[in-house]
Amino acid sequence: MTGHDVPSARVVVLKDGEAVAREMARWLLEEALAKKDGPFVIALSGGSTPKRLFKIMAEPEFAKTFPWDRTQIFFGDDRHVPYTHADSNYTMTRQLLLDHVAIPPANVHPIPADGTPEDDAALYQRSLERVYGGSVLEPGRPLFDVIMLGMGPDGHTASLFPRQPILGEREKWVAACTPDNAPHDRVSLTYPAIHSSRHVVFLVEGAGKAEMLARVRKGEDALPSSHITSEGDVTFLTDEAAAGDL
Ligand SMILES: O=C1O[C@H](COP(=O)(O)O)[C@@H](O)[C@H](O)[C@H]1O
Repeated sequence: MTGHDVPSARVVVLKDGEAVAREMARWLLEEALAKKDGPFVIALSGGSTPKRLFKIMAEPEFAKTFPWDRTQIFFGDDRHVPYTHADSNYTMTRQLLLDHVAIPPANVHPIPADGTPEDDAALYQRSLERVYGGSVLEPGRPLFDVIMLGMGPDGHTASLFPRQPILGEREKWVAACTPDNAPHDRVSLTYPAIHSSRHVVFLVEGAGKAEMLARVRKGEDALPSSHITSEGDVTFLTDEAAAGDL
């Protein structure tokens, strides 16, 4: 197996999915409250794993403490489907979290889905540039405070799928991707945009992800999750079942 180590990443193992979600919510609140200079800029992941976290963040006790008014919410990726589609990551997030908290609508940035995936990726980059205040990523001035990521059964993360041209993108912050083994065209943050972050946190749960997590931790080259880096730190927040093969 070819690969490289991921020396800067750390792994935090908690008992189960509930503990993972509670710890992520607690830590996000701590980070958001600690951010004093400028907005707290976060990219959320989609799929099934973050659902429990979003429900916790929508609980009244949590929601009233979180500084929503100075939080800017982006999405790490989305399926290029209308917002009415059941597979839209944005719609899932709105239904479980955003509809239940006092976040100003202008602070929520769904990935557009009306045009071609390429045009919508370019539009999304413009939204990021507006919040960043520039179109060139400067080392030492990260685009995101926190990027949440998931990990798919094929080692994809965000919508960086194995074998796809998006993996070679070094200029654009956002690009389109057509996975060969998963539904829908996608629009996703690219490696350079993800790197421009203070913290990257993978949420990985369940025995079904144990083997893939172990392969990613060994740095298996063909797996997009193996290549995630950050200007700051990369953490795998995982339950005992997913950590089983580490
Ligand atoms: O398709 C996607 O998959 C990954 C992993 O999803 P999960 O259901 O295994 O949690 C997710 O992180 C990504 O946002 C989503 O678009």
